Amino acid sequence: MALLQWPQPDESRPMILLFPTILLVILLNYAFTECYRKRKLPPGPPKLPLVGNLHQLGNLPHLSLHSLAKKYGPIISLQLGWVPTVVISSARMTKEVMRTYDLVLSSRPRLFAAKYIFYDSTDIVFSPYGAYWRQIRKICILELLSAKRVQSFRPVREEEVARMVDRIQESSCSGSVNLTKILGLYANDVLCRVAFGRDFSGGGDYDSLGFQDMLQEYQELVGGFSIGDFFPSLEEFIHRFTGMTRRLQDTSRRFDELFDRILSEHSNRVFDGSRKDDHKDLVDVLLEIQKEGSLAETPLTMDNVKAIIMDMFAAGTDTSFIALDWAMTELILNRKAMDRATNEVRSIVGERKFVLDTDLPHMPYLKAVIKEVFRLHPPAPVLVPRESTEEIAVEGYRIPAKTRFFINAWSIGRDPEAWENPEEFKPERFLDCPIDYKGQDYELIPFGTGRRICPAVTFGAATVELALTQLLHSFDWELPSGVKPEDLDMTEVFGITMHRVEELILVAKPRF
Ligand code: HEM
Repeated sequence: MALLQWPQPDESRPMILLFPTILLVILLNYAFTECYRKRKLPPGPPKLPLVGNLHQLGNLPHLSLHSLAKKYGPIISLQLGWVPTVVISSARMTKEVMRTYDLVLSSRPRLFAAKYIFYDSTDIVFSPYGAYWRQIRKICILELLSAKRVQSFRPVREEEVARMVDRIQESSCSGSVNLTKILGLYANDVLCRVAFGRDFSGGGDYDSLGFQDMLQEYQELVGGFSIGDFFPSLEEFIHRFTGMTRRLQDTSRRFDELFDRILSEHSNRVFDGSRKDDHKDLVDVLLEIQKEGSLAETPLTMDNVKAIIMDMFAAGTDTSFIALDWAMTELILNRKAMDRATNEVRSIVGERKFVLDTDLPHMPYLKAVIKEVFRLHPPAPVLVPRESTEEIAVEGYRIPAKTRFFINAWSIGRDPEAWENPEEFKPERFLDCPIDYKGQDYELIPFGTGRRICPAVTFGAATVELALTQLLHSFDWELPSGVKPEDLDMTEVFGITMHRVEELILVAKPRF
């Protein structure tokens, strides 16, 4: 998740009006950095020395934080506006901190955009630690994303993979294929069908509400932490002045209308008992829990249900699509790995046109490719921020309560203490190596770790694995003629999750 978003001009607020706000923010930032530096603490261990403030962050915070970590070490302290912040950048330090302080670091800071988009932060991702979060997390683990439920969505994944193959085949007639676009549709459609029982890419009545535009707007609004998040008592003023509040209100109202429609459609279905358990989508399950009051100490409100649904595709679409996009980018740049993975897939699937879930356990190299992609390109490079609920001590330094914590998974994947030749794309490193991404091995934490680890590791991995295997089985892939590997721009877009700025355009030669 990205860290910083400066105010952007919009039609109603000319650029010139933004300058005083930005100037004010810069002055306040310096003033508070100085206050923090000079603040006297009661006797005890020293504070972690400050090594920077908002200005150090730049456009791609995971990269700036990585450079700071190389200079100052695996745990650094920054004063971001009014918010004391700690960044952890190595596997060893993550282990030291998370093994001891997972509980203390299990809360999230309150973010302005989450108040609007996630119904006053009552979703799972942004909800602060406490009884309510424990309750909805339990629902998520036991009901929404349980192994049984993920298994029941297998036909959806398989149908959507087949649709993805059709789309590629159609586009390949005209020469090259915009794979980024097709992978984005695949990830969106899987999630929408799993959550709502239908997709949105085919048009239809929901499109009249502008679903695709809303998703785009959502990405921009929650895409970077806005600058106001670092000045909590001025956030209303800063966001109102920059036009962010109006955009948030507008987008959340449109999502709310859409959810009302989806929920009323589902209510009818659930209450007449016409759905079998393995045909239920996530909205059906949530409505049942809400109606019966099962698993919930405090009954869920309709807004709570909407917040959880919002989480599902907010957390679940971009992440899977980004992993797939990076996987194909790395494979096209690393021909040997592409050939080895392709040979493995084809030797297991044979002449069958479609890959089955049951083929996947027999493909160790493909799994190694996915781990290597997660190591070098964790879709949310600095995970999702945590906030400490008590003072803690790390390496003899004291870190006060209410400090914001970022774990730079991107840096950890390149940590030379943990990885040999970390910059090299080498899936072989995972063959005969027990390291996995399920949160126990701190060298590889694309899904996070501890109590707040992503509850959808199995679902996310299944969505990525099946699609990647099918891409390699159904097509031979090449760069368009005249494009050399070094021409690919690897720059990432600043956002909630990070994909490449450039779309991946490839030539796909169908095998069937
Ligand atoms: C490749 C796919 C995915 C990746 C890499 C990923 C990554 C992450 C990360 C890094 C976090 C923060 C963990 C932390 O703070 O330690 C997270 C949280 C979360 N993810 Fe995922 N995710 C993926 C797919 C999904 C999917 C498909 C869903 C839902 C359908 C989902 C739902 C959530 C939720 C609800 C949380 C919040 C957990 C909490 O705060 O208790 N994720 N994910």
